[in-house]
Amino acid sequence: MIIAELAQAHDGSLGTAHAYIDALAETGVDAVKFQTHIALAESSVYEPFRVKFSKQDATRFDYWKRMEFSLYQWKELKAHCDEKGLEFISSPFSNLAVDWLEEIDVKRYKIGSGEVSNWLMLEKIAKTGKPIILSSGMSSWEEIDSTVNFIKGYGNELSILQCTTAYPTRPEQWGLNVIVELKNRYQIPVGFSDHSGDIFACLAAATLGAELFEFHVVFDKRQFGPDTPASITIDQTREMVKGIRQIQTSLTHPIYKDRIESFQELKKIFEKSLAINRPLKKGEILTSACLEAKKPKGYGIPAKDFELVLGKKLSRDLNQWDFLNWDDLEQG
Ligand SMILES: C=C(OP(=O)(O)O)C(=O)O
Repeated sequence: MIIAELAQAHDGSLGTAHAYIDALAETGVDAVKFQTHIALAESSVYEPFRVKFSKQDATRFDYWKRMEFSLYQWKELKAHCDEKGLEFISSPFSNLAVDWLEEIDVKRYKIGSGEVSNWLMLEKIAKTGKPIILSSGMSSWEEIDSTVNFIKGYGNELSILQCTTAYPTRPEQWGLNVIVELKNRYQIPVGFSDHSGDIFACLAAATLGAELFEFHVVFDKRQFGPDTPASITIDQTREMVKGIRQIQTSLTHPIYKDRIESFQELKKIFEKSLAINRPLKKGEILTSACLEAKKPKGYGIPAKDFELVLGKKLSRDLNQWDFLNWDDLEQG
């Protein structure tokens, strides 16, 4: 499942949010993801800024307020995704947001890294019985274990994402090793929530068997917004989706090196036969300095057997570039 995360890339503009849906529908992603922020329900004027990026928003609370859409607007965004054949996903940050997302009938829930310990909200989500994707950005194994067990207690379908909460993440922060550890530890589908700002981390995660991919998208890397440095563009999205799908096709079609029957005809073209690289007279002794290997296979002694002819005498004269066969050699 490939999820394009818009988060606040719309900067509070409903029109821009709709424009993203249209643009992402052309990229091959499975889902478009939003964040449903309701400032009064999830935050307070005491919340500090992660990055003070805007003079317009005096507080982080003011910023969240500016990022809000109404329930009606969320319904329209969901309808637009439905129309484009994209799943609408939105992570809630309050119980009220869960109520809204239930009202617009979302198919599944994504839990952002900051909500892993918000069991009040997790219980409400778990009780919907819907599938849950849990992120793990700032959590220890102990914290993830307890939240996974908490959700498992309700029986929801659960998948988990490796995520490092940094914007953007440097390669040494991607934590690709965790993908394999999560798989072994929980035996549930594992994915990668990417903040690298480029296409490589998700592609690498795909090779390690990640099954879900979430990454931030912006129209332009010069765009205003706290997540912009951690985001990729629409064109990069298209390219990355192609790469992820190809890697997954490859991983589901293993090649067995002991089953090479289909290459027999090609081997005849590519493999080589021994030849000599200068005119030689009957009786001359062969050394590797007078040998060459030429295409195709089957016109002389296989190149692989060159050691068997070293030190042997020629039974007749040969011209430069003639293939070398067993009857060109004196017996014994
Ligand atoms: C913050 C979120 O996710 P993550 O922690 O995976 O970046 C989110 O989904 O809203």
